[in-house]
Amino acid sequence: MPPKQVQQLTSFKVYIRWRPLPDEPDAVEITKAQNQTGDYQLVTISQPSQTAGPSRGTKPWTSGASFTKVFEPSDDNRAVFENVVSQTFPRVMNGKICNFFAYGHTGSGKTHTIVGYDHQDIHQTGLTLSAGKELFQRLEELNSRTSDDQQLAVGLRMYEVRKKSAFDLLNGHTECFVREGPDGKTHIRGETETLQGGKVRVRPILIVPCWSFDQLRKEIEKGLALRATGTSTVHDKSSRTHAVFELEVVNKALIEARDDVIEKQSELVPHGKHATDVYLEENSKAYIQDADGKFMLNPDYTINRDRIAAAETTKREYEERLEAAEARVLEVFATSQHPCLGGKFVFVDLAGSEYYDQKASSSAAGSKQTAEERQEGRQINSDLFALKEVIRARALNQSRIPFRSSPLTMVLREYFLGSEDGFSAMILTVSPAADQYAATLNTVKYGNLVGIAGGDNA
Ligand SMILES: Nc1ncnc2c1ncn2[C@@H]1O[C@H](COP(=O)(O)OP(=O)(O)OP(=O)(O)O)[C@@H](O)[C@H]1O
Repeated sequence: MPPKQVQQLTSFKVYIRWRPLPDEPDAVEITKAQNQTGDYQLVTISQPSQTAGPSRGTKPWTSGASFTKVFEPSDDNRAVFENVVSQTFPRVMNGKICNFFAYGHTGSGKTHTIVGYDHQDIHQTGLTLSAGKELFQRLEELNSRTSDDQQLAVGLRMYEVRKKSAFDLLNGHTECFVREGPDGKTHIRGETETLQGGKVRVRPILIVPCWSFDQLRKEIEKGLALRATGTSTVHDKSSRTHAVFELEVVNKALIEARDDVIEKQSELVPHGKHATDVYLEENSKAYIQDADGKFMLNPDYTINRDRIAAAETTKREYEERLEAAEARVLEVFATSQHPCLGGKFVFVDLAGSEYYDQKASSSAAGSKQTAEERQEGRQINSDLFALKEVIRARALNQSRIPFRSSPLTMVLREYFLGSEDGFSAMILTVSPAADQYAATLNTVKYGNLVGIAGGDNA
């Protein structure tokens, strides 16, 4: 991790993106207005006037001045990229982290926005590929005047958060565990592998270095093929997981230094275990139990303190090797010719906010869901609730933000805290379909809260 990171919350900008609905006569009525300073937009939404049933005549709802921009259904992915992501390049090229979350009802266009379904047409590619393309253009320009050993590439990490685990989409969908480390940071690590010589390796989510845009696109497509989809209450290609795409500026020295940290961690494990075993063995021989089960010193054994000290010394040597490897990572940042090293785009395609709901599950579409899908749906809803609580705690300026309340918020913690001068944006994807009115209202209300909490309009 770059040394310049500090524990500081980034500000949030919120955008609304209405998806098109060409053949829908009964669309939600939307009006938008500008606040007095002209920096923010507010929206008023209401049911179509001819709506039948109990919600007929519901009063229009007006948001606060929370939204940086409201996109029209006719705005394509390119327009969203140019308005939301383009302006953040100077930050990433200066080593900062910029995050983009898509939040919305199932089928409202989150995957369409973040990943896109057409990876060739520049107007249709999602934000991740468009950012990758422009990032390569900038890196190629820098590489043309950079020595061979400092050439820059894009390090891709791609994983999905499902139930309590993360699954590495670039490493055969390996299950990884989300834990808080002794350093208070979230670590996402795979199963423990036992290697030759007693070495034990625990791999973090893989970073694949990509040296060209073509390679990046192919890696993303390979990863997407492993992404879990299911049947939501709205459509059959629903994402059942929250997917995270990270594009980080890396170079060979950084990749090697980080690999060396993993290697040194693996080497330390057997020596750490040996030191503990020796200590326990010596101490267990030094005490015996009397007839009442009480422990007393064993008169026939003297603790071999030299043996304990020798094992501790060897362990310390390996700890120092690890510390030296970690220091080398920091040194790579400190000596980099380019401030963009470690700069990162993070795109998050959140699972559908209404993936499962009680009412919909009894409908024809809802009944297509399996019991497992319904259980996943409950986890998704609880993740998204936890996310809401994190944002609310932040709005209230609470000193304790409940990041630990769900695997999703634990994973997002590093991005939320971000780097100094980082940037976060939430794109609310919404449908103007009349039968989606309740879900749309929910999404916009949620975004209203985020916008009020996070923007400088607060
Ligand atoms: N703005 C848009 N323009 C054109 N097509 C869109 C737009 N938004 C969504 N679609 C289309 O609607 C369908 C559903 O969209 P998408 O898969 O992105 O929904 P989602 O919000 O990711 O749903 P889920 O949460 O269930 O995964 C796709 O076929 C997608 O191409």
